[in-house]
Amino acid sequence: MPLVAGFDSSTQSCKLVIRDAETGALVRSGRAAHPDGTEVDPAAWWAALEAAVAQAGGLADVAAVSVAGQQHGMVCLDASGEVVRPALLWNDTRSAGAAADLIEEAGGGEAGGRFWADAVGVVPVASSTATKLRWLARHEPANADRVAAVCLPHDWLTWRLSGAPGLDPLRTDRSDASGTGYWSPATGEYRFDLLERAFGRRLEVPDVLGATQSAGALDRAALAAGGGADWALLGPGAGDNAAAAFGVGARPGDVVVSIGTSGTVFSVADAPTADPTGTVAGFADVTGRYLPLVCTLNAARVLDAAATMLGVDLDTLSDLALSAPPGADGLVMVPYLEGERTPNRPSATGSVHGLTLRTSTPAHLARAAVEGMLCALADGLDALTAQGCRAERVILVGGGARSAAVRRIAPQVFGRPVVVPPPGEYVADGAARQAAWLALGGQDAPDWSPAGTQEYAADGVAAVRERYAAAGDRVLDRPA
Ligand SMILES: Nc1ncnc2c1ncn2[C@@H]1O[C@H](COP(=O)(O)OP(=O)(O)O)[C@@H](O)[C@H]1O
Ligand SMILES: O=C(CO)[C@@H](O)[C@H](O)COP(=O)(O)O
Repeated sequence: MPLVAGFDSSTQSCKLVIRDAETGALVRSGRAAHPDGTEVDPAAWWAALEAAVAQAGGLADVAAVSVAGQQHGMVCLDASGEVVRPALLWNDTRSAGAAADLIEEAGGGEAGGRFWADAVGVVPVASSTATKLRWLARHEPANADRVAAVCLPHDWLTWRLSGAPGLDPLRTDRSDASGTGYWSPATGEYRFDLLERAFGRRLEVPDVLGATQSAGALDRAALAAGGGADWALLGPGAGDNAAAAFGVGARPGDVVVSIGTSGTVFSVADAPTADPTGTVAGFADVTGRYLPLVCTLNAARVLDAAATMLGVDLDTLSDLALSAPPGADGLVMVPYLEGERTPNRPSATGSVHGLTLRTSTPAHLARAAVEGMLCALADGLDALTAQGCRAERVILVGGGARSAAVRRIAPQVFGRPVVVPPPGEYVADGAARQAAWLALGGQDAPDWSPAGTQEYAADGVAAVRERYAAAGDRVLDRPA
């Protein structure tokens, strides 16, 4: 019975699951925290991965390993493979000006958006790797001069697991390549002209592997803690959202709403999308299909922040939110705590509207936090369906889905039922399922559909979104 391992190197932590390749049964797991901040030394991801491996009792008995990770983060390597500077993460907004410049240089406004959407399926925003490269070239020329290769968090970890043998064997997959801004899901090829346009010169980039192509072998000596396997295959890995879609077994017609550090709404599609407004990013999925996706910068941490403000834990926050009426008697939270990506407001701050003596209670604030976060995701769901994506089933995953208030309020805000698989690490599961496909071979991936999915239904409450829409634009920017 071969075992396989899947990692989720996400914004806040590294999670590892070790599963039976054939049945998908969970055998062992581990996790370790990542440091806070929007720029992180990749060495910290490696340390967390090693700690997760040690906690899970090592990888000595696994036949294949895949790594999924937070998308877009810019990992720059010099000619000897050393990291040039800490990685800028997907939620680092300093490259917002670079994004605006890249759109302007392509014709500006709708024409600029159309150019990028047609070329690579995405319109530059601060999250995109291409805009981070432009920022580096303009703001840190000495560091930029040293860069020989650029890759993404999951590419770098896969490369380290293979023993980091020089720049040539950097590998990635379609899903993560599609978030760079210089790889086209529609053609399956790099746009080196756009990489050069962003950075000023060409760089080495990872080879883009198909779903069942191996990224080499796990290096026995690569892992100090926990021990390496005698011989294990490395999978191509994936961006975390694509891995979640694969882990939860999403099919065309399903929309997945993931409430992690980021909020994402995405579906598996048979054809690529090209939204010139940039609201829907036209990513690729793990299997050879496509993954149109809307991403917000503010999701589960809105709940963390609300709990901190109220001095309660997350379960109490949930109880409080459920004790207030739908719409919180008109109290609205616009949760742009880290700026926002959708809508594109990188400098915005959050705000609370509708304070009265009646609404000045912990319960109202808790409810407004949950509803505000969900309204932003409901806008994403609308944008996705406007692009022609079907939403026959809405699947709720991510750390935020552990909140009873989120599960029960989501159908009211979305105006449709949601299904919630049992709490789990679906990104790591997607990576493990990819590793199992590699280990077992075959035309199709093994069927690991999660059992015990629950449906939550409620009447939609239109007033919640109407009031949120009225408040949405009235926010302050960060002080200069
Ligand atoms: N019971 C809960 N209620 C609300 N939020 C929760 C709960 N459990 C975990 N979370 C939140 O989920 C987030 C982590 O989710 P996760 O999907 O692992 O994020 P990421 O993959 O981006 O690191 C944290 O911000 C955490 O506070
Ligand atoms: O930028 C995106 C998607 O485009 C984010 O979804 C990141 O991939 C981070 O994911 P989490 O750590 O929140 O899972």
